[in-house]
Amino acid sequence: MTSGKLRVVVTRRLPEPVETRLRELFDVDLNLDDAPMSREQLADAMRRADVLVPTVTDRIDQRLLAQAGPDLKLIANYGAGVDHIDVETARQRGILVSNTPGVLTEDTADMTMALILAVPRRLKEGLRLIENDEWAGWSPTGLTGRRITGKRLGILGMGRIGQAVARRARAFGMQIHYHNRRRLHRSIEESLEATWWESLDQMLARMDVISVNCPHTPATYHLLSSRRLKLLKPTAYIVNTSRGEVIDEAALARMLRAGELAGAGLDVFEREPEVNPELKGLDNVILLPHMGSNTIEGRIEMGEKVIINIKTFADGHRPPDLVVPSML
Ligand SMILES: O=CC(=O)O
Repeated sequence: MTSGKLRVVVTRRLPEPVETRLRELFDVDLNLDDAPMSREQLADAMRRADVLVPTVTDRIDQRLLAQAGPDLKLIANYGAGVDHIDVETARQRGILVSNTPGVLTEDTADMTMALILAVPRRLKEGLRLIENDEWAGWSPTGLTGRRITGKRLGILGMGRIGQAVARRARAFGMQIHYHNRRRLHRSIEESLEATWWESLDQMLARMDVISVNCPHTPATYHLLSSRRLKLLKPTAYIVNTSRGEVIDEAALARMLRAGELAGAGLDVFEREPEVNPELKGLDNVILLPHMGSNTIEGRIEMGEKVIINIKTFADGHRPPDLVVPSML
C-alpha cells in the first residue's frame, strides 16, 4: 500500500453521490466511459490498485488475479453476487473480497414479485394490445390469465432475498414452499408459514410457481437441469432474478417453445448480455435486462456499502462484508 490515500480503481460509473464520496475519501480512478473494461484494462487496473471496485460484468478469474500487483489487497465488489470473482484464488493470494449484501434485498424481491404477477396475468400481451391499437374492448374470454392467490410458490434458495419474496407472496395469498440446503430456524419458518422440502425434485413436481433466489456457485450451476425442469407441471411458471447459470437456459427455452411450461419471467441469463434467441418472441415469457436491484436508492446504498468496506479496511479493521469471513 502506498503512503497516503488508498488508490481505488472503479470499473464502471456509479451514481454521482457515490463517485463524489469516493473522490473525497480516496485517490480514485473512475471509469468515466462506463463501458465494461477490456481484459487488458482490468489487468492494468489490478496492477495499479490498492483496492479494485468491480461489478458483475467484470470476470475476475484466476488468470487476471495472477496479474494483480503487490498493492492489491481488497476487491470491494459493487453487488451482492460474487460468482464472477474467483474468491478462492483471491484468498490464496491474500486479497480480501467484500460485497454489498442486504441493501438490495427488498428491491430484488419486489422485482421477483412483479414477475410472479406479470407472467401469469399476461401483462406483456396486454401492454402490446394497447400499444398496437388492437384492443377491441373488454372481453369475458380474451387474455385470461391464471390466479396467483392460493397457488403454491416454491422458492429455491431461502436466504435474505428468498425470505423477502416469501413475505410478499404471503400477502398475495400464495402458499410458501422452499428448498434450501439448510432448513430455516423453526420460528422463521412459522412466521412465513413456509414448508421446507429436503428434496428439490419432490418440491418441483408440486409447485405452481418456482422462484430462483439462490446464488450461483459450483453447487447450484444448472441446479434446474433439463431433467429437473421436466419434473415441473406443464402449468407451472418459473421466475429467475438470481443468476442465469442456475437454470439450464437452453433446456428451459426448448420447453417453453414446446409448450411444456406455462411461462417464465427472467431477469438474468447464462451469457449476459447475450440472451438465448429461443427465449425471445414468446407471449408467455417476460425478459428483463438484469434490473432486479436497480433502484436509485439501492444503487446509492450499494455504493455506501462499498465505501464502508474500503474505509474500514483503510482504517486497519476488518471490512464488515467479507465474502469469506475467515479471510482476516
Ligand atoms: O445482480 C446483482 C448483484 O449481485 O448485486
